[in-house]
Order: sequence, then structure tokens, then C-alpha cells
Amino acid sequence: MSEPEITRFADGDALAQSLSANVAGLLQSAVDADGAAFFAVSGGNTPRLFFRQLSAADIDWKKVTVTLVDERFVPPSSERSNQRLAAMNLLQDKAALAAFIPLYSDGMTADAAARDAALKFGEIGKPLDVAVLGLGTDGHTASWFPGSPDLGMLTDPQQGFQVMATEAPGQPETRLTLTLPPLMRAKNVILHIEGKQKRSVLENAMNSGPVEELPVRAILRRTERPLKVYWAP
Ligand SMILES: O=C(O)[C@H](O)[C@@H](O)[C@H](O)[C@H](O)COP(=O)(O)O
Repeated sequence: MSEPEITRFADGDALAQSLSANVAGLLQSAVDADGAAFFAVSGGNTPRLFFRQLSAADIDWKKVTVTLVDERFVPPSSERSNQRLAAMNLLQDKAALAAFIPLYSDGMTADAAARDAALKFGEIGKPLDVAVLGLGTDGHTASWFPGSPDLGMLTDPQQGFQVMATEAPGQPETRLTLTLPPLMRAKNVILHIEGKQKRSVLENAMNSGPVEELPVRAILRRTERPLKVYWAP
């Protein structure tokens, strides 16, 4: 396992400025190299400022496809929707030109929506260029939650499903989530965390111990290139 590369920033503003500039550079490099870039973002509260900064980046957004690392299985009109969060904060300004692959699909079951999203990923024809992950204080990333009966499948590096529906204790709705294989194959995996509590969760996760206890361990131990951590207290 290669140690993650942790960069500390004075505050969330400085982190958002650096992260958005670096992600914009990675996406444009992918467009320059392959003619397209494939980008997955997480939801939750942490990424808002990063999204807003990135939406103003002057890159070739019409050649970028954005998707979600995970989603609550609710319509985009819901306050709980990560698609809504991305639409309102990232897919604005210059980034409004990007293509978007949702995980939620109206009129489909969660399993059918997961299959549908995975089919669309396959049509992109390349692995993710950039995946930005968050971290819960319970050690979850994506929708890989401790105590979920699906955790073994979700974090199995050999299994063939890129997107799966999952239930987790304490989560009000079914989740859709990328599994470990598409994230570990991503060319650049970034973990964006803010606050001292999440830093200590990360330190603990970097120690030996079961994935079941802190599921972020699954990606810490499996990325093909060192995972980059952006952290602000
Ligand atoms: O749907 C979600 O909630 C996210 O994708 C999730 O994995 C998030 O990254 C962590 O829960 C951190 O969330 P906060 O940024 O709100 O702490």
C-alpha cells in the first residue's frame, strides 16, 4: 500500500482554490491526451466551495463527463440529492457545458438504475480520470458504510459491478454507489476532508485494521497511484 500524500491547507477557502485548480488541470490534461475526461464527485456538505470554484475554471468542459461517486436514491428535486448538489454548485458557469451521468433514474428500481448508470459508464470507454472522495466520521467513503450487509461486495476488488444499490444502518434512504474497482482504477483519486475529527479518522484508517471497521481503508489500500489527501482543519 502506498502512503497517501497529505497536503494541509490553512482553511477551506485555500483548500478549495488549490483543489479546483489542480482538478481543472487534471481534467484538461485528460482532454488534451484522450479527447475526453471522466470525473466523479462526492456529495455531502464538504465539496460545495470546491464545486463553486471549479465551475469557473476555463477548461474544455464540453469534453468532460461528470458523474457521482454515490447518491441517495431520491429524485433530483430532493434536498438530499447529490445530483441536485452537483447541479446547483458544480454544473454552473463554465462547467454548465459538461455532460452529466446521474446515478438516480426516475421510474427505475435502485438496482435497475445502478445497471443503467454502469452501462453509460461503459459507453465512456475509459476509466475515471479524477475521483474526489469525501469521508464520514464513521470512516465511510462513497456509500460504503460500516455495518452495511453489502460492504464486502462493495469493496471487493474483483467483483464486476461498477455501480451497486446498497442499504446501510442509519441511512434514511437506499444508496447507489460506485464500488471499489472503478475507484481503484481511477487515474487520480483525491480525498477531500475538513476538520480535525476527519483527520484523526484518516490517521486511524491508515493503520492496520479491518475494512469493515473503517471502509475508507478499502481505497487507501488499493489505489494504483498514491491517493492525494486535501485537508484543512
Ligand atoms: O452522499 C454522501 O453523503 C457523500 O457522498 C458521502 O460519502 C460524503 O462524502 C461523506 O458522508 C462526507 O459528507 P460531509 O462532506 O457532509 O461530511
